[in-house]
Amino acid sequence: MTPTPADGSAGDSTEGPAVVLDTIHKRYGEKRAVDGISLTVPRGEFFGLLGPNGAGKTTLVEIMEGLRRPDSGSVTVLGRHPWPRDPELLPRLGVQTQASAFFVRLTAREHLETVAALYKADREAAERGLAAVDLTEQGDVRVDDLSGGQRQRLAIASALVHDPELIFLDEPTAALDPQARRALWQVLRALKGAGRTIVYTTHHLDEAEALCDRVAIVIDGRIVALDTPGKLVAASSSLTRLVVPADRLSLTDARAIPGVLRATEDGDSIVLETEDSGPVLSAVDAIAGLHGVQTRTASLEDVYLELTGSPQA
Ligand SMILES: Nc1ncnc2c1ncn2[C@@H]1O[C@H](COP(=O)(O)OP(=O)(O)OP(=O)(O)O)[C@@H](O)[C@H]1O
Repeated sequence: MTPTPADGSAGDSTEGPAVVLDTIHKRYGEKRAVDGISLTVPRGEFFGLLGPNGAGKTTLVEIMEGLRRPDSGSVTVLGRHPWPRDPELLPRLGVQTQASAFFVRLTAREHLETVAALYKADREAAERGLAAVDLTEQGDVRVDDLSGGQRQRLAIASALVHDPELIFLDEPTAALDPQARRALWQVLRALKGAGRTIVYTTHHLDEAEALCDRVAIVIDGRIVALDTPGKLVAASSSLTRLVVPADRLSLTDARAIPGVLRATEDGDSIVLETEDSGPVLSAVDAIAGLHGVQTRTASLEDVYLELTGSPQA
């Protein structure tokens, strides 16, 4: 075993990967929340953690943040050990959780200035933070009076105000409307462009596909897939899905078409899966016409649903 230097560092803390997890286990009673996860996140990566409710994502992130101690395994974050709490490491991390704390009696601006002061960042940092999440206009509104989505954006600004190297975001777009969600994507892309490392938990598969360099899909405390979204999609299947209005094609007729591997009902549509879309499209055309027929290739959502066994949306 390599001895740990007296200052808590695990070696050079300005180079090397942002996060290294080696065979992490964490149980709550009989529940194995994290069951032997190993993972390396290089610096500058936008890394996504996906998985169903209760898969162990939050526990894993809390272990990286130094909020929880694993039962076994080793954790290195920016070259240091996050547990026990490391005062040198904390200012280098930005943490937004689903239950971020606020100074509720303050205005949004005062809240951010207070957070900035705690981190010894300047007042301008607070103003920049407000602007980054499009809250400048709400700067004088009390935190108490902000909408849920505005408060969520303030939580994100609070996590970024001290310009951290490594940022943990736990479902940051959960309460945002589509416009605010897209606006936040721009903020996140800019952070990545500035060389920050981001560990991102989300249930939005489109978001993971659009933002993340790599994603890990976690189920029951284990990583079941880890790669770039593109490679996960490419490796998963060469299936094309044809979506045909159900009033024009019956399930029986769909299943009888040569080349159709699977046909299922989905609301007002029949979904045909095939590896050879040309002849199947011709057959659909002959039976039902092509009006209203849509073609869909696989997405990260399909990979996710295949792996998690969830019903097709
Ligand atoms: N403090 C705790 N005490 C007991 N069990 C816990 C505790 N925290 C989490 N668990 C359990 O551990 C498992 C993993 O939970 P965790 O919150 O890490 O999952 P998650 O993937 O983040 O879920 P979600 O997507 O719902 O946030 C779940 O079965 C959960 O009920």
